[in-house]
Formats: sequence, C-alpha cells, structure tokens
Amino acid sequence: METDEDQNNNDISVSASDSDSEDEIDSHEAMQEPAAPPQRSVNMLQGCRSVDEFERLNKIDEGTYGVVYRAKDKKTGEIVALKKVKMEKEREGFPLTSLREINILLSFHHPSIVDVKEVVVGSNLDSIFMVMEYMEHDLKGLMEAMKQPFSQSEVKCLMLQLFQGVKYLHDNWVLHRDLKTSNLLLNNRGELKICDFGLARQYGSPLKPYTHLVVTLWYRAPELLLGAKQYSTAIDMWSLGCIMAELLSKEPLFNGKTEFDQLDKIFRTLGTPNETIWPGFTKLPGVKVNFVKHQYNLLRKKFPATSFTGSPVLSDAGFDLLNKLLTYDPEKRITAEDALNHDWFREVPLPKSKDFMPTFPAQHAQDRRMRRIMKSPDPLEEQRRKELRQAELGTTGGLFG
Ligand SMILES: Nc1ncnc2c1ncn2[C@@H]1O[C@H](COP(=O)(O)OP(=O)(O)OP(=O)(O)O)[C@@H](O)[C@H]1O
Repeated sequence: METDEDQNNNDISVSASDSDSEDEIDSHEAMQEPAAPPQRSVNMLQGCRSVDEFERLNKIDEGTYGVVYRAKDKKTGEIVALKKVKMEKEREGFPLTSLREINILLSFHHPSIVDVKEVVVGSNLDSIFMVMEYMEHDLKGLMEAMKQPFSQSEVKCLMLQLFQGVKYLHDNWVLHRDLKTSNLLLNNRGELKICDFGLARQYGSPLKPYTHLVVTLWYRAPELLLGAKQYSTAIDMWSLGCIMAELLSKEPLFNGKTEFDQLDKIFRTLGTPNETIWPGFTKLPGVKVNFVKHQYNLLRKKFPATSFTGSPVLSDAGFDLLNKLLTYDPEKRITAEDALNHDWFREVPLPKSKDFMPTFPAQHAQDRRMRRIMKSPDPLEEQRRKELRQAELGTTGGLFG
C-alpha cells in the first residue's frame, strides 16, 4: 500500500485550459457556451479516507486508464474493487476525464450502474482510487471461459438490465460512449452493471459537435465510423445491438481491424446503406470513399429462427429487436425505453430471473489481463484512445462537459 500518506493535503486542482480540445475538432460549428474559468479548485477530496484503510488482495486488471485491484476494507471486512486513476502524465492538475468518471459514478445510483462508494487517496494527490462494489466477472472474460453461449432467457435477463441502465443514463443526459462486453460486469447474484465511464459525457440539446473517436472499434456505430461529429444516444444503442448479438453467439458480431474493415464488415452483413434508408448518409465526411455496394441484409442468416448448423437461434421478435438496434439511420434506431417495452421480453422463453442465473467460478486475475493483451481489437486503437483521453485534459466543458 502507499507509505507516505498525507491526508491533510487533499485539495486538488483541476486544470482546465481554454482550449476545448474535444470540441475543437470543429469549434466553428459549435454552439457557443460561456467559457469556463481557466483554473478551478475542487476540494472534493477533503476528508477522504486513505487507501491504507484497505488491504490490497490482487490486481484484477489494468486498463488503458487505470489499474483495478480487489481489496478488503480493513474496518468492515467488505471486499471491494479499487480503481486507481492513472495520473502519470498530468502535470497541470487532476485529469478532467477522471473527474467526469468519478463525478458521474458518485452521483448516479442505479442497480445496473456500478456503485462507487467513495474516493480514497494515496500518498500524494497523484494517486486517487475509486472504491467500487466488487463484481466477480466481466462479460467478455466470462464468455471466453464459457463452453456454450448464454441461453435466450439468460440473454433476455442480461439485456433487460442493460437497457434499464442505459435508459437511466440517457434519461440523465449522459452518453456512455464505450459500451462493450468488457465494460459490463456480472456478479454471482445475476446482476449486471455497467462500468468504465472514462469516455462518458453529458450531452445537451441542441447537439454540439463532439469527437467521433469514441467507442471501441467493434462496437462503434456507423455514423461515428463515417465521421459524424454530431451524434447522440443512438451510438450507445448500436453498441447494445453488437452486445446482444455477441451474447447470443459468444462471438463479436463485427470484429474489424481498421475503421475501413469495420465498415466493410458491417456493410457485408447489413447491406451498404444509401440515401433512401438513411437520409443524410451521403453527406457524412467518410462517404467520400467508394464502398462496395452489398445489396442484401444477411443478418437473419447469422441468427436464424431454426438452426441445424449450430448458429444461434433467434425468434422473429428477438430478430426484430436486434434489427432495430442495428438500424443504420440513428434517427430511426430504437431507444432504450422502447427496447425495454419490446415484445421479445414478453414471449417465451421469458427472461430468466436474476436469482436463477448461472454462477461461474472466479476468473483468475491473470486471465483477465492476458485476455486484454491478446484479444485487444487493435493495438493502435488502444493507443488512440489513450491519446484522446490525454487530449481531453484541457476540456472546458465543466465536470460533465
Ligand atoms: N467494480 C469492479 N469489480 C470487479 N472488476 C472490475 C470492476 N471494475 C472494473 N473491473 C475490471 O477491470 C477492468 C477494467 O476496468 P475499467 O474498464 O473501468 O478500466 P479502464 O482502465 O477504464 O479500461 P479501458 O481500457 O477499457 O478503458 C474491467 O474490464 C473489469 O474486468
């Protein structure tokens, strides 16, 4: 654990330069908002406990932006997850992306959103930890360890919880912007929780132009891949379509290696879009490239109503929901609220109750890390996401901005 704790030195200074780097991509198009003060002092860490009050048990995972440990609260004996916020490159103050994540998670309370109990401090203010409820698995690691995919009723149980969590986020004007199976945690009580709000941000109406370099490639919506700078909740819904398909088949739906390859994979399966099905498509910046015109939507072949080939079976209602999530035109893509009311959840097999969800042996921490190293969709992608987060450090959009 940290040695030289200094709990009296708990003020942190947030550096917010006057360059709004994320929105800067096309700032002339942006809705003008009052400029934020260049320097804000946040005393949110005053009175925080020290990380020494926790016994670190093992490293669970090391992500792009933080290390996650399993730990025990020495006072209560409670097992928790400690996410250490990486600060090594921040000379100017506390990284705003981390503040966004902490702020969102501390203020949001929902059964499908991972609960951050408190923030604790290490030696200096260059080590900050989020104390979270401990979840035994993430869905990516779990599916890699499973021999069979989840059953339809299990997928329904997971998707219901997921839609409820995403509806809560969208109702509160927050886009997650990085929904993927490794950011979905599952405990041995069948509860699913969304984690990693490092790319999340609040959005408003009217929409401002944001960077399109968000969402891990495999789960990235076509409007982002095609360079749209104005986007909204529909980007999260596309990711949920990819996740639903992956839960049913245990394989990622579109595992592209580059942005072009990703679009190509999508077009081959869903058909190449056009102005008729997606008005405005031809005006997107990325449509300058000449894509091969695939005429047909072959998604039903991957998820047939009956199967003798081992493909995952999906009823007409289930397929309708999947299609509505993977709709090209973001305006027509289904919302989380409508997805929750979809007939698929009311037909047999009914969603499994959480209490009857299977439990799984604990994943070895090493497995989670190895999987991350070996199965990362694209190492360059990880690097770019790192750079994006670095670039965001000077954002002036406020804690949620
Ligand atoms: N509360 C938790 N309980 C148990 N494991 C967790 C918890 N939170 C995160 N993890 C594990 O740590 C991994 C990384 O967490 P997280 O995605 O929050 O970190 P990150 O550094 O932001 O990662 P990324 O590289 O995806 O941006 C998760 O995939 C999950 O396996």
